[in-house]
Amino acid sequence: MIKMEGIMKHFDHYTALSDVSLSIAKGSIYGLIGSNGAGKTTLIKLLAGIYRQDKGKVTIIGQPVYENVDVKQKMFYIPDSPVFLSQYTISMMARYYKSLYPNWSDERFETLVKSFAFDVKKKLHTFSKGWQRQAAFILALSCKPDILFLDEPMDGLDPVVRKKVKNLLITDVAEREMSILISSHNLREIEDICDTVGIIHKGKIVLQKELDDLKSDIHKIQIAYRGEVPKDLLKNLSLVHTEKRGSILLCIVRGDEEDIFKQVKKTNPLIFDILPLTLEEIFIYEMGDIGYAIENVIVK
Ligand SMILES: Nc1ncnc2c1ncn2[C@@H]1O[C@H](COP(=O)(O)OP(=O)(O)OP(=O)(O)O)[C@@H](O)[C@H]1O
Repeated sequence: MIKMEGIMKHFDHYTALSDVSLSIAKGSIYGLIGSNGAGKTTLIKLLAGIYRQDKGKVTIIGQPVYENVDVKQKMFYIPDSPVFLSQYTISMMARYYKSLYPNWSDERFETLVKSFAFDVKKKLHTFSKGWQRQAAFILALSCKPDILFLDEPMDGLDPVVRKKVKNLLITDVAEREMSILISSHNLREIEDICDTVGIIHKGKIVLQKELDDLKSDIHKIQIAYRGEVPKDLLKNLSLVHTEKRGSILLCIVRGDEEDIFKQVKKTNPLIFDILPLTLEEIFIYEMGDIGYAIENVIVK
């Protein structure tokens, strides 16, 4: 559905993106995580056909994006600071988008305006940043795009509105199989809605995983024995990290949960628990494996 292959993007002598490849399936939500200046906006602008790449291929529904009106009518991009025509109200912007997007829905627009209790008579530039962002969401979702690009969309939204926006996005993905790329500098902010996460650092994608795969492949266990920890156990487990906390041994282990359970049970532990790992913890270990310290990559 959405594809980038071997993308390079330079600004003069500065390399903003280097050999970036990614693909996003129909009905999927891809979270692009990276710190300030990592290259998120540049990547999104290439996908949205605003920038042209220096090398590589960007395709959406099999077609190149740059200067392709057909493809652009199927996508909507909300930049990190939404821009509106300064004298326009949301109703005037709605008329404008209706003329551009064949899937525009008046009914959806009315419903969303009511649901956000949005003042349709007030000029958009007089709204606060958070309200302007809500206006952008109302307009974007009324266009009923197949693809939505969101650059740091939760900035400036209060927790109630964030939840509402996330629910609306998930509904559109479930009902219409819309595909979304959402960027953020904060993994925690978007982890609950993404099915795939890519981490970008200094213009390179350093890790890209489906969350289900990630979660099923790595586990945290705590074990305690009456005496010494059996040496066999440590040999048989694929250990990523171990830590002794008093008499408890805390291990991060790769592999199938059932196999790990069987291996540990064979050694008759006194205490044995498999504990959930947060997504952030998983990323810390995954990034450690490939030689990156996550603190250098993700701002919390
Ligand atoms: N038009 C431009 N001209 C020159 N350099 C640019 C331009 N746009 C981006 N850059 C540079 O490319 C790098 C990546 O910028 P980009 O805006 O894509 O990062 P980002 O991850 O979106 O950052 P932030 O989280 O701060 O918005 C930065 O070093 C930036 O200074």
